[in-house]
Amino acid sequence: MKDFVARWHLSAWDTGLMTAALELGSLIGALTAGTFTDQYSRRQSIFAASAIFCVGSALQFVAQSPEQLILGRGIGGIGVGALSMLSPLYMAEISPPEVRGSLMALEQFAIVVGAVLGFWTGFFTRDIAGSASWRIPLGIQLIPGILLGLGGLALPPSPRLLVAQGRVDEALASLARLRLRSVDESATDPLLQIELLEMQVEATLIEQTSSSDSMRIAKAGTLQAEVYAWRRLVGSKLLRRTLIGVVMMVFQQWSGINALLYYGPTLMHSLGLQGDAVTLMTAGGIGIVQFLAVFPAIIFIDRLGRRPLLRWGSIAMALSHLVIAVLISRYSTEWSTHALAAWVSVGCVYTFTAAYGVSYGPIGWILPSEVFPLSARSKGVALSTASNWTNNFLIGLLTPVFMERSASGTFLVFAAACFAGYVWSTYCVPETANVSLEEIDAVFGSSAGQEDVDLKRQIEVDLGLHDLIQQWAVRSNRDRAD
Ligand SMILES: O[C@H]1[C@H](O)[C@@H](O)[C@H](O)[C@@H](O)[C@H]1O
Repeated sequence: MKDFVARWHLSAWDTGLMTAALELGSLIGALTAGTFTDQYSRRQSIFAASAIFCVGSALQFVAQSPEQLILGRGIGGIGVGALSMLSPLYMAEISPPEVRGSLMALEQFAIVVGAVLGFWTGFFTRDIAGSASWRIPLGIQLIPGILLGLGGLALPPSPRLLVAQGRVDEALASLARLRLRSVDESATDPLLQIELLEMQVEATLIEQTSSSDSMRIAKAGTLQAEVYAWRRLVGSKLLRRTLIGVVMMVFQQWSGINALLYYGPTLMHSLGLQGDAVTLMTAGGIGIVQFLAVFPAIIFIDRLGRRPLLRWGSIAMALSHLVIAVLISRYSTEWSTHALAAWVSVGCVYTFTAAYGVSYGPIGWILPSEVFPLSARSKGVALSTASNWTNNFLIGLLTPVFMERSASGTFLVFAAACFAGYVWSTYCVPETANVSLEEIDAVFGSSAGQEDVDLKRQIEVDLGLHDLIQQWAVRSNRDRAD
């Protein structure tokens, strides 16, 4: 890393640009993917985003100037942003409801594994002579990028998207593959048929309810249709869900996790810890605690539900920040004679991270993908992801400014945000655990009004869903009696 610093003599502006380029690129990538993904398959979109990410990583790897590095980070960021909305979207669409939360928490698992590997790669390569000290960590990014791009092509297509495109046979084949059933079984398996019919009911409902409004007038794929689709997110039917997705990410970021990750070493200094290795190891420890915390999240997210985890997580996070703020304000000028207070603060940083890691970390990626109906899901998730990157950017920009003014005040800001998160998750967030994506409307007391409920029931009858459920219930009662 000494080579990196010595080679380019970066100004504060360059450093800021280098950080911001990735976040700005990600913001653009998330919104662009939200615009295009419904026209292609999720797999094609994941492949394209991975390819863009690889181009950006390659540029960073061979960079000969700060400008090239910044460009590489911007392009790589577009891929990162697109993938950060495509992955939860795809995972929500292929998961069975009863384990959807656990499966989607694997996204957070992948994020923190990546962060931990990235951190420690940088840590261990920092003393290598010459530019290899920074080219190696930048080049290693290509490996997961290539694996994801190629692996993505082998993924089963999203059955929900296929149903929406009217390709029901292909949807059934993909669903069978996802639920580990053979083609023969898929034709007779009642559970598979019910799942498919539920998807068809939702698709038909969307088509029929949109027939009266401007969605039909604007032809799919045109600019007018795009504008309409984005505007729908803030219309009366979807506004509450849009707010849940966007605000979820506001609270995830304002919990302060990235302030700890980006400025961990500086922060540990302000807590009186000395020495490069100690501070780096402590900041690296935050990544490891996040990693360990994903496991209880995977186990409990469907059993306990999203809301209890968010509520208890907020309280533990707010209290941890509060204790740190008090300790800093009392002892920051005399840490050396109050080692215990310093270590309690470090303990609170880890307690915060553990609480975040089982709650706002994974649920931030889960909830936005669950709350939207299929017709608005890709754009809703894209907007929520854009909120993640915007707030991430703001935290990176503002934390040093806050810290310079008052370190304890900075922790108070995060404590207040976590407390607000508690109030929000208690009063505004519906429970989505164990509810199929098609039943989410009911959770929100929508689809606005009795008319749609009646229409939905009629479509269910027309498509034979009620008959199928009845037959299945009779058959399973008979099996049990035998
Ligand atoms: O869920 C992730 C994760 O917790 C990361 O550590 C953090 O850097 C991201 O901003 C967040 O979205």
